[in-house]
Amino acid sequence: MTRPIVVFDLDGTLVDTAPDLLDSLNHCLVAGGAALTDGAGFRQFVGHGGRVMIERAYAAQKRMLDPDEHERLYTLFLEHYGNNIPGGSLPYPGVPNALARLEQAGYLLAVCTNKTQAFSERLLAGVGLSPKFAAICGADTFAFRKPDPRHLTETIARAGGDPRRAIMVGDSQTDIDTAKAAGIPVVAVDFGYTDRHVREFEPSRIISHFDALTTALCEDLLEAAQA
Ligand SMILES: O=C(O)COP(=O)(O)O
Ligand SMILES: [Mg+2]
Repeated sequence: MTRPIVVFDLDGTLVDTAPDLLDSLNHCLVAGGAALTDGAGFRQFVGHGGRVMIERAYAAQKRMLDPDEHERLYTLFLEHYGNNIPGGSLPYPGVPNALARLEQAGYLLAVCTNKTQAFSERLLAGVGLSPKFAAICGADTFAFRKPDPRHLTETIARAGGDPRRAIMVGDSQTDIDTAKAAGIPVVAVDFGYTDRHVREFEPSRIISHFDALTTALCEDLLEAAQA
């Protein structure tokens, strides 16, 4: 039988990247003559990749952003962020143990993120986690990205998994909507980047620490999904 799989979101789920993303966002806001964003603002802008983050920061300031300027700022964002990876970003507490525990129990592991694939690979390599993953798929890996459920199902396919024996773990409405649209159970972490509490998006389970991502929890979710 195909091995079961757990697919993780990256920013705000596996790795705490907020300070680095915020630095890079502010770098391009300054370059565009806009006001700086703080941590609270950032939570409302993240989740759909860098381009959308810039667009939302501008919209929040009621500033116009024409397409050429948007592209210029996005390029600056990518340069700044890319030059700093992994910066001060670190895995959340319990992540290495949780990955090791699931791997030992026979689970395939993968990442499905709206960060670009190259940055995701570099970040995960930089924090020493990349060998754990059978697939790392970013916003630009396919012609679609979260919340399109195919981003998740194609990640599962690339990792050699089966969507009927899969679980998603994420921190945002985007992740929860994606998993639900794919018919896949979703565990939400409550420490990531969302301006509304994850319970409002009705995930299958909520955890506050990776120690709670046990094989028993995963088995329960897989069984319930089969029923
Ligand atoms: O970079 C983003 O906006 C979101 O990235 P994530 O999908 O890993 O949370
Ligand atoms: Mg996230």
